[in-house]
Amino acid sequence: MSNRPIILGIVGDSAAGKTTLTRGIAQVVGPENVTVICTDDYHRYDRTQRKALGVTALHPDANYLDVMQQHLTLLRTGQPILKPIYSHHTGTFEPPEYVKPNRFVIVEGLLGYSTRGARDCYDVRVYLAPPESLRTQWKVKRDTMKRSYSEEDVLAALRQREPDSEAFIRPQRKWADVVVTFYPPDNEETNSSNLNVRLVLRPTIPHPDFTEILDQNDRYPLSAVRLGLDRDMGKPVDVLEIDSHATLEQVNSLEMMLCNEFPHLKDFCSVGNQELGKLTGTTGEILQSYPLAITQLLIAYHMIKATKMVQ
Ligand SMILES: Nc1ncnc2c1ncn2[C@@H]1O[C@H](COP(=O)(O)OP(=O)(O)O)[C@@H](O)[C@H]1O
Ligand SMILES: O=C(COP(=O)(O)O)[C@H](O)[C@H](O)COP(=O)(O)O
Repeated sequence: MSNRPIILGIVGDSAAGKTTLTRGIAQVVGPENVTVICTDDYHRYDRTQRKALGVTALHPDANYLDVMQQHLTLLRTGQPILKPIYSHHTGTFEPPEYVKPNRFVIVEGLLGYSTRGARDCYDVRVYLAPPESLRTQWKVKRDTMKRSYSEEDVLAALRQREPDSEAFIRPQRKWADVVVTFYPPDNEETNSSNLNVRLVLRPTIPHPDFTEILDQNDRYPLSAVRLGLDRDMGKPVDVLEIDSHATLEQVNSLEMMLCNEFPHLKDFCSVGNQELGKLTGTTGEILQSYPLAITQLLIAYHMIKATKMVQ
């Protein structure tokens, strides 16, 4: 196949924001062009079996990672798979579904980077790393509202899972091209739309040219958009930070740096795209976040760039 599908990985712990970011990126590149695979479908045991065995869904042995890897290999070459389905509603498995990959495949889940063979399947690898306090808040909210758990159940599950999070989930950060951390500004109460973002950009893929920001940083060191050098897991990285109070002008100029390289991406820039950075708040209200909009655009940039490399 000359135009094989582009595979984007979005990995992170439970309630780190994988589904939210996946939906946002699909919106940017067009949902009709995207196939979403959630690797929770490769759980080896159902909820009752896990409880009886005393294992968590985060342990590699509690998942068919070999089958997940086979399926990623097939999708990468444009071939269909017969994918299992795990229902978070019932905690059991449903009949498998036939899935044919679209132009873009987003693979989101807990253990997507845990084997070498799986890691080699992605064109772009993202890891979501919100502070644990924010993830706890998100998990409690999501699991009590959408998955019928009580707050005590969720907090107990987080405690039970912590050793596996430490051993198997968080170490996968090192395989990501981009590490995304949404975090609340100091001394401000967290709400869905006021989060800052810190984007760790590893030199494993070529990032857009942000040198203009470096020049601006010299003049305005406290700017709401900053680019700097740092180390992540011991390795040198670039870090792009966008504060929630960034102005429309700052965000537009950042978008132009991204969108100018690909005429195709211009259609998605927020000047003409009201969907970018949209979020549903706690009471169902629609909010817009600039840090989220830039994160979605940066990842869409990498997906579109990858299509140019496989042509
Ligand atoms: N970028 C974000 N900004 C604000 N809230 C978010 C963001 N990402 C996730 N959330 C909140 O966290 C909850 C869990 O996110 P979700 O995307 O379902 O996580 P995951 O798919 O990793 O389990 C969501 O229901 C939402 O309330
Ligand atoms: O941690 C997750 C992954 O989902 P997500 O990343 O969306 O939180 C789920 O808890 C497991 O799939 C187990 O499911 P259950 O809670 O049904 O036992």
